[in-house]
Amino acid sequence: MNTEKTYANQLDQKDNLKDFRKEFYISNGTIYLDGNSLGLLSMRAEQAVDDAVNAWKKYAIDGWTEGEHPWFYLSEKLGSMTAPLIGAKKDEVIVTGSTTTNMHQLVASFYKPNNKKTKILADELNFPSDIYALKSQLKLKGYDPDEHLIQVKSRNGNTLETEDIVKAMADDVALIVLPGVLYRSGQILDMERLTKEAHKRNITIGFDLCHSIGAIPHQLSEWGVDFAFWCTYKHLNAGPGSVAGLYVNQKHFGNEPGLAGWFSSSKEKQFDMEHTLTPAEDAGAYQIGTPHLLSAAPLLGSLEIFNEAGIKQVRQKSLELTHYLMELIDSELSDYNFTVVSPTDEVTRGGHIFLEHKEAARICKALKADGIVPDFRTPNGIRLAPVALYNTFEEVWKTVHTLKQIMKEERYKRYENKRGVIA
Ligand SMILES: Cc1ncc(COP(=O)(O)O)c(C=O)c1O
Ligand SMILES: Nc1ccccc1C(=O)C[C@H](N)C(=O)O
Repeated sequence: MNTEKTYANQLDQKDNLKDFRKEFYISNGTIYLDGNSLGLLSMRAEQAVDDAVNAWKKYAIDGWTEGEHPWFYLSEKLGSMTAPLIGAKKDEVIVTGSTTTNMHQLVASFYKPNNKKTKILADELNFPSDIYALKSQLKLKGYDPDEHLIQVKSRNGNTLETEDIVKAMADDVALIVLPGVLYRSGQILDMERLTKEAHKRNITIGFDLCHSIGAIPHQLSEWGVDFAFWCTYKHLNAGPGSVAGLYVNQKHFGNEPGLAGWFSSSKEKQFDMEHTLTPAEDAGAYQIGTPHLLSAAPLLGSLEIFNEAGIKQVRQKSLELTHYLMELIDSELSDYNFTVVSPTDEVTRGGHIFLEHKEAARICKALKADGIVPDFRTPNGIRLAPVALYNTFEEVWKTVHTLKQIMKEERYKRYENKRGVIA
């Protein structure tokens, strides 16, 4: 491979998404590779927040129905703008809640244990919040999580085998919840095949798309996935605590949500103030209360960027960035005991790379001191996400070369090999 910096510069010149980088706030002298934890602020997202504040200033209560983006319809509007990113119909998507609360809502709605089927199938590599939520939902229904939550094991500690998941789809499984992309290794699960296999066995299936939305294309409607949920602060760049999203396949429309509130109502009926809920006829039924407008507003700007860039082009560049990163790691860092545990193929490699090293915590600190922002995941992982909309090939080149210097000069030894509060 060509390891010269000039090669990175050539790749940047050919990059047809390169103009989007100018729209993001990138701190001087830093290389930000943590967009899979918190994406960067764009000028359009910032403008959308300003506009939302101004609408409040100008319209007060009338902002619900007036102005450019009336608040009463904003969750639905943002849902339709999100739909192309996940291959869903517009009314199958709603922007609401947070990842974990949406998951609670969907499990409360779709987990319907009966005499024969009582178990929930998940995996042992998922993000803790999902597992906590599943255990608490089981307890609410009177089941012991130790018996009723099945977590598919990983053979190597980093990835999952489709066959192992399919094998675990036993007759007593009522519901399956899995990540679309694993938060550590970045492996993409075969959502299409898993959905097909689950449905053959009469099992409902949903996916956590936190690490896949905005990084890879999806075809949820075509695959027949029952439900999905995600956050918007990672690849979607909507800011810390931004409002999340959920998808419900249209075949489930017309059902009552497990956790109801007045924003579950059909829009026409909501202000009739009846004590009998008439749920919305679409994914809107899975909303609960008043939307967090100021935390939803940035999505207006950031989704506009995605709709201009196109998720296929984003994926293409992301694959090129991660490929380049892995090749450089291979050729430049072979003396330093790093292991790339992310899949290397284009079918199952997501938007970030997970590097293991026994000194990972302090290597991350040394990188940060040099202006490079990765994140550390305990006990020994360095996550690197070169993001298509704002990272460059030159930044990838500089990252690997800085890492090489840090290892060669043993500069990581200046730090304690212990994580900070978050990373
Ligand atoms: C896969 C996954 N699920 C759930 C969460 C938790 O989401 P939230 O804290 O937004 O509810 C995260 C990240 O925080 C995540 O990466
Ligand atoms: N929501 C957060 C709040 C604070 C700090 C990090 C997060 C993350 O999102 C972490 C991410 N889910 C991860 O895959 O590690």
